[in-house]
Amino acid sequence: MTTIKLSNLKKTYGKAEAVQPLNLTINEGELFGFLGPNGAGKTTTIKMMTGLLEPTEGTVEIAGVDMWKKPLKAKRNIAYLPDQPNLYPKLTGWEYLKFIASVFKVSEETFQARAEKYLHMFNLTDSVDELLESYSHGMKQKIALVGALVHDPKVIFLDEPTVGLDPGSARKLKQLLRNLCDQGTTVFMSTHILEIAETMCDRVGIITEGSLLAIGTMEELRKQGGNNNASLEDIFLELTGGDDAAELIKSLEHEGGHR
Ligand SMILES: Nc1ncnc2c1ncn2[C@@H]1O[C@H](COP(=O)(O)OP(=O)(O)OP(=O)(O)O)[C@@H](O)[C@H]1O
Repeated sequence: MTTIKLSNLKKTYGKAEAVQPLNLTINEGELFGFLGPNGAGKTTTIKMMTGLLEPTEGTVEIAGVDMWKKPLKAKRNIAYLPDQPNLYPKLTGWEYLKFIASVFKVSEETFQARAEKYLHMFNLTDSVDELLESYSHGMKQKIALVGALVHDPKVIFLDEPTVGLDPGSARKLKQLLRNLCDQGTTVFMSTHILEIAETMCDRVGIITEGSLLAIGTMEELRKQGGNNNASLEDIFLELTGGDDAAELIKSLEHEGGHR
């Protein structure tokens, strides 16, 4: 079943085409990786998909509901974890989570159980009564993630979710996302890290300069590239050829450090 459908989705700023007409469908339970270098159009696309930035043209449907025609209904089904979470500094972690739960009308009992489970998972239990302004960047990301999960969304959008997390938390997040997808949640995740796209995602879409260069499972991408043992890096080069692709690969980060 299709959970996310983008039809001719486009964003221009003046004459600059940040996102060129994009057509894409993502199925229920899929973990989709949106891979591209800085400035490729990943955040712009996610903001249009989550109802934060109005498309210049085209539509976004979430579980059959048009994000821009019926925003409240569409947003009920989603959670969005931005790359820089903007949290209320004067709330404690727990107050923040309670606020999210009240907006999404989660019952008290369900909220308590879910919040405690995820706080424990990300080692935040001891900090939950402290003000968010005292949290480190990584802690802010993690509490925003817990907030995204307390209402059990059908679709989760994450923008560069592992950036800023310590390796242990990043590993837990990857495992958690895989488990959620296996249970039917759909995840749309942007990344500029090749290994994340290659090892975690069911399908990968490669975006550069606002347009989708290639899309498919690793196996499909390998076939397109004509090499069954190819890595995502090889595929990039084979699909596109030339110096541009080599430059692009250089601009993508590898996990565990920059090239
Ligand atoms: N408000 C804006 N006004 C003008 N141009 C913009 C605006 N927001 C984004 N852009 C441009 O749109 C293009 C895509 O930007 P976007 O932030 O979507 O890229 P990205 O793939 O998310 O990059 P990063 O990995 O650095 O976050 C860039 O060329 C950027 O300069």
